[in-house]
Amino acid sequence: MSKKTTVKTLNAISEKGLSLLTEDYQLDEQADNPEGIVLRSYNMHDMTFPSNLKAIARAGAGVNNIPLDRATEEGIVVFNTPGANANAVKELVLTSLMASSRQIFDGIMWVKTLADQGADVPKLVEQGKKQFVGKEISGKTLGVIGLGAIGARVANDAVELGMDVIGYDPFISIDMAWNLSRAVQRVLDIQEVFEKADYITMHIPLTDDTKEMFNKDTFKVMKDNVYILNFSRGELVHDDDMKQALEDGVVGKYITDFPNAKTLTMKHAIPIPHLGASSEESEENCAIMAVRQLMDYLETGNIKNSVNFPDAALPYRGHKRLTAFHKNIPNMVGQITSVLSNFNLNIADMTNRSYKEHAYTLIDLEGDINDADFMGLEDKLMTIDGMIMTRVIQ
Ligand SMILES: NC(=O)C1=CN([C@@H]2O[C@H](COP(=O)(O)OP(=O)(O)OC[C@H]3O[C@@H](n4cnc5c(N)ncnc54)[C@H](O)[C@@H]3O)[C@@H](O)[C@H]2O)C=CC1
Ligand SMILES: O=C(O)C(=O)COP(=O)(O)O
Repeated sequence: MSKKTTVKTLNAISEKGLSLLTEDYQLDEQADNPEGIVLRSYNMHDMTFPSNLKAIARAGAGVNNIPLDRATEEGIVVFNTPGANANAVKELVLTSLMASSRQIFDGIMWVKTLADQGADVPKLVEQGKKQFVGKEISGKTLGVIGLGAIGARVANDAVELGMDVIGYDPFISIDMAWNLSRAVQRVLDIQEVFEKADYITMHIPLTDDTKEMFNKDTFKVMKDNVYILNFSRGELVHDDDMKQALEDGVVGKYITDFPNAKTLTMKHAIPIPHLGASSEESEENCAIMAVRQLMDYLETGNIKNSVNFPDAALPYRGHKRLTAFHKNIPNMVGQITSVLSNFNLNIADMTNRSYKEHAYTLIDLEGDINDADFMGLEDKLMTIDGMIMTRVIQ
């Protein structure tokens, strides 16, 4: 790379990750036209993508804060960091599960109200503690919805804590299925989770399909006094229905990592200020993974852990490389190679991978090639019907 590549951050990103950027990069929080963006939960939906932007790296799991369709249409790769914050979230889920079950949060709030009682505090504590008799989780049923990086860890550890665990995930990956404890009972119908669980924890992405999947119809099926843990996204729950279910005692407690004006005033809601991924270790893991993936793409065109492009890689041997992102339709590769042969360029290696309606082609070009050999190449490739983005890496 001759000129420095600009990377902009939209949230505070761990220095452990940012320090991986070499001298070929400049980190500029004020940059108007960066090639790469690294962010956490910053909402990008109202943002116009800068014209130079090639890649967005989400240091974390959820990508509902990024307009994925628009990024795809503009040929911008979006990465996330699968699993990098899963242990942090799992630990907070289990902490909250046990602490809420033992009425710890309510107990702490109450005991603080005794601050002006002087020498009577110990006596008042002993008298008042009967209000906060909790339940042990051992022997109870935990329903886990979504058995991905977080859900599978929660399920496995809950088994170790003596819980009966039922899990629901119709799209579970083979890796996650292998990692799941055999004691976790997988069910094919989510209703079974709703009917049987004493505690339900959700670990699924927010999508059009999952939005408000916790609502009055689903609460109706649940056991009375069920505890619901939401460390995924606030919009998975219909707030007004939750408020009613808490008031009616259908839901005993709602532990949410995504408070809003409504949840903050709900009786028996336990709001946590989105701390699931906020551990030093998780912030470092996510930042390191995000920055590595971003640099690899900007420098070599190789893609790992994208949520809108296919994974694709060719070992980078210093050849001049062409990358192309295009519609996944017949004869794209044929048309690309035909343009290359018109430019007298010979292919050393190539790969073409598809993901849904799009495909990505990486081509290494053979021989001693000058900049002049590329003149007009990208413009010509962009005239191919269905071509979205091309890039020459030299
Ligand atoms: N509170 C926090 O700070 C954090 C929150 N999250 C949230 O948790 C979610 C899950 O994170 P990971 O486990 O890392 O993601 P993941 O991608 O490893 O797992 C998600 C799982 O949900 C499953 N799934 C999708 N739709 C489903 C449905 N309708 N019913 C049941 N299962 C379904 C998928 O098959 C997948 O196995 C993220 O999308 C994000 O919204 C993630 C990290 C931190
Ligand atoms: O990774 C996720 O999906 C999270 O919700 C974590 O968000 P954060 O990086 O803590 O703003």
